[in-house]
Amino acid sequence: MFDKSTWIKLPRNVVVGHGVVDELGETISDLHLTGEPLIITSPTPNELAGGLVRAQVPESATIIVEEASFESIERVIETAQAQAADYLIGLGGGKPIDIAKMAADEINCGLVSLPTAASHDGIVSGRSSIPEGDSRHSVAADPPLAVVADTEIMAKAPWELTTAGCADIISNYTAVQDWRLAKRLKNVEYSEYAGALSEMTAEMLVDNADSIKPNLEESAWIVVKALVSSGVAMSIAGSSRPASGAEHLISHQLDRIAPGQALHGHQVGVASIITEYLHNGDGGQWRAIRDALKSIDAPTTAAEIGISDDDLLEALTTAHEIRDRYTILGNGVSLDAAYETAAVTGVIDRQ
Ligand SMILES: NC(=O)C1=CN([C@@H]2O[C@H](COP(=O)(O)OP(=O)(O)OC[C@H]3O[C@@H](n4cnc5c(N)ncnc54)[C@H](OP(=O)(O)O)[C@@H]3O)[C@@H](O)[C@H]2O)C=CC1
Ligand SMILES: O=C(CO)COP(=O)(O)O
Ligand SMILES: [Zn+2]
Repeated sequence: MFDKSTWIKLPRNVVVGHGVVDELGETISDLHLTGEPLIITSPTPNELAGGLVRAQVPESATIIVEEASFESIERVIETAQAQAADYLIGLGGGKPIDIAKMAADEINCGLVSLPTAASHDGIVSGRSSIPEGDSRHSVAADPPLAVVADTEIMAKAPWELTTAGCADIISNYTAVQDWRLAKRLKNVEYSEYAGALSEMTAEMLVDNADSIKPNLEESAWIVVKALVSSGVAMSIAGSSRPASGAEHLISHQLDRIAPGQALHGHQVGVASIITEYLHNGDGGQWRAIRDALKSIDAPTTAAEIGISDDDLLEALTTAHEIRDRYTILGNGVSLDAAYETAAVTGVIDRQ
C-alpha cells in the first residue's frame, strides 16, 4: 500500500565544527529569523555557553529548566507568549532541547538548537520525548530550523556524555529489530529507508569505535554525525521507531523507578544487551553489542549505571506497559525469564 502523502521535516541548516557557536548569529540571519529570542537551557550548559549565545542575539530572556516535564514546557510557553518571543533557542543536552522543541511546536515558532553534549540523538529529530505520569509522551514536533553543534564544546564535556550518545546509537540495532517484528506481527508501518539508515549509522559508529576517545575533538565529530543521521532516520520514519524499541521502553521505566540514576544513553545501551538476547538468544549478537559498548567505555551492567538488580528486573517486567509500542517484550516478560536473561548476559550477577 502506498502512502497518500509523506511529510519529512528536517532542519534547514546543520552546522557542525570547531568553534561554530560563534556562527550562531550568522546562522540566525541565514534563516531570516528576526526579533528577540527566548533561550531555554539548563544550569551547566548555561554556565558554559549561555554568555556566548546571548552575545550574538538581540535582547533575550533565558529560562533555566531543571527537569523534562510538562510543567517546564508550560513555563516556557507562558514566558515566550508574555515576552512575545520571536523564536526559541535550545541550549544544552536532550532535556532543554526537547522542552524547547515541544514549546516551539506548540506556539508555532522557530527553534534553533545548540547541543552542548553528544549525548542523545534528539539533536535534529522531529520528536520530543517527555515523561508524563506513568507513561512517556513521545510526539512529533517540528525539528529545529537549525542545529549549531560546536565540537569544541562537546569534546570538553564529560566523557560519559559522549559514551551515552554512542550507546544511544548502538541501541539502534535492537530498535530496528523491534520495528521489523512489529511490522510482521502487528502490521505497523515500516520504512526500509529509515530502518537501513538507522542500522547503517550504528554500523559506522561501531566501525569507527577505535577513533572515539576522550579529549579528542574528532570523536565528538564522529558521534555528532551519527546522532544527526539517527535523527534524520526518525524524521524519515515520522516516528522514533528507528531509534527506540524495547531497550528504550526499559530505560523510560528506569527513569520512573530510579530517576536521575543514569544517563539516557547508558540505560538504553545496557538494556539493548538484554533485548538482543530476547530477540535472538545465545546464538545472537548480544556479546557483540556488549563488546561494542565496552569498546567506547559505555556501561554494560546494572551496577555500572547505579541500578539495583531489583529495579532492573522491575523495569524489564513492566516496560511493555509504558507505551503502545509493540516490541520483543510482547505482553510482558515473566520475572523468571527476566532474571535469567539479565543473569546470562551478565547485566546482573547470578545469585
Ligand atoms: N527527542 C528525541 O528524539 C530524543 C530525546 N531524548 C531525550 O533526551 C534526554 C537525554 O539527553 P541527555 O543529554 O542525556 O540529558 P540532559 O539534558 O539531562 O543532559 C545530561 C547531563 O549533561 C549535562 N550537560 C550537558 N552539556 C554539558 C556539558 N557541555 N558539560 C557538562 N555537562 C553537560 C546536563 O547538565 P544539567 O544538569 O545542568 O542539565 C545534565 O546533567 C532524555 O530526556 C531523552 O528522552 C533522547 C534521544 C532522542
Ligand atoms: O530516545 C529516543 C531515540 O533515541 C527517542 O525515543 P522515544 O520516542 O522512546 O522517547
Ligand atoms: Zn534514545
